[in-house]
Amino acid sequence: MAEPIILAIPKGRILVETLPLLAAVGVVPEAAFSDESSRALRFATNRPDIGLIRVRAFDVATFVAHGAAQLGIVGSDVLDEFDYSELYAPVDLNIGHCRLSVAEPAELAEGDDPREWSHVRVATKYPNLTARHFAARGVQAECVKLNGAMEIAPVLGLSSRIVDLVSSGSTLKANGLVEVEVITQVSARLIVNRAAFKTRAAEIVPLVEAFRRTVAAKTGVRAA
Ligand SMILES: Nc1ncnc2c1ncn2[C@@H]1O[C@H](COP(=O)(O)OP(=O)(O)OP(=O)(O)O)[C@@H](O)[C@H]1O
Ligand SMILES: O=P(O)(O)OC[C@H]1O[C@H](OP(=O)(O)OP(=O)(O)O)[C@H](O)[C@@H]1O
Repeated sequence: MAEPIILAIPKGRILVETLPLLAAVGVVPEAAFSDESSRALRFATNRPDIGLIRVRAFDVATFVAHGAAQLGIVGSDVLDEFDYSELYAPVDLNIGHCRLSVAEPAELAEGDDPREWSHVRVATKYPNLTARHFAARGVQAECVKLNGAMEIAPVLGLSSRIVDLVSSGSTLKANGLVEVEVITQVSARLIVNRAAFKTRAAEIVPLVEAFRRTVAAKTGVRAA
């Protein structure tokens, strides 16, 4: 039998929303997959032709772009940050909804107008996306790369502004920050390695179609 198709799934928030989606597609992981304390990284499923790996959100795109996994589930924030030409993102999974925004301390926001900035220093996990966004309107962005806890940067003087994901807004609020500009809306996507999509089409196309149908059924939209 051919090697199983590997589907890369991110740890963290998207994992919780991914499990029901996978079940609806007919892929049921072995029990250890949902056990956060399990140290395993690779998991079998009820389908002998499909295996799963559980990796960090940013690494899902890297594994799939390099063909180490054939498919993956990842936020559009990660896709926009890396802009990998090897990735095809055929299905918006309608999970992991949030937005990427610029935020700053509430006191600074009073009387501040982002449209008047010519230079901005931000702490962010998304330096490429941020620089591109500001460059498009002639603003020079100086990015300090962090991997988490961006919201603490302004109060400690690392940068007065941040670019980070916002959903309920409670993390910003808890740290005295307010959203001053939305850069982009985010949702999770099914991604496919372009080369694998051609060489293993017989296995991958039905899976992509199963995801497409499942999402369409959940959202009440007819599959195209
Ligand atoms: N507040 C949120 N609401 C909805 N979706 C989110 C939210 N925060 C992040 N996401 C989505 O989930 C993905 C993973 O985010 P998460 O915060 O779980 O990763 P992380 O913990 O920062 O990653 P890492 O594994 O590198 O530590 C993001 O890329 C984004 O698409
Ligand atoms: O607007 P909210 O609903 O408060 O969500 C926003 C938070 O969610 C994400 O972090 P997450 O909690 O996933 O953990 P992380 O800091 O480890 O990335 C993001 O980085 C924000 O900190």
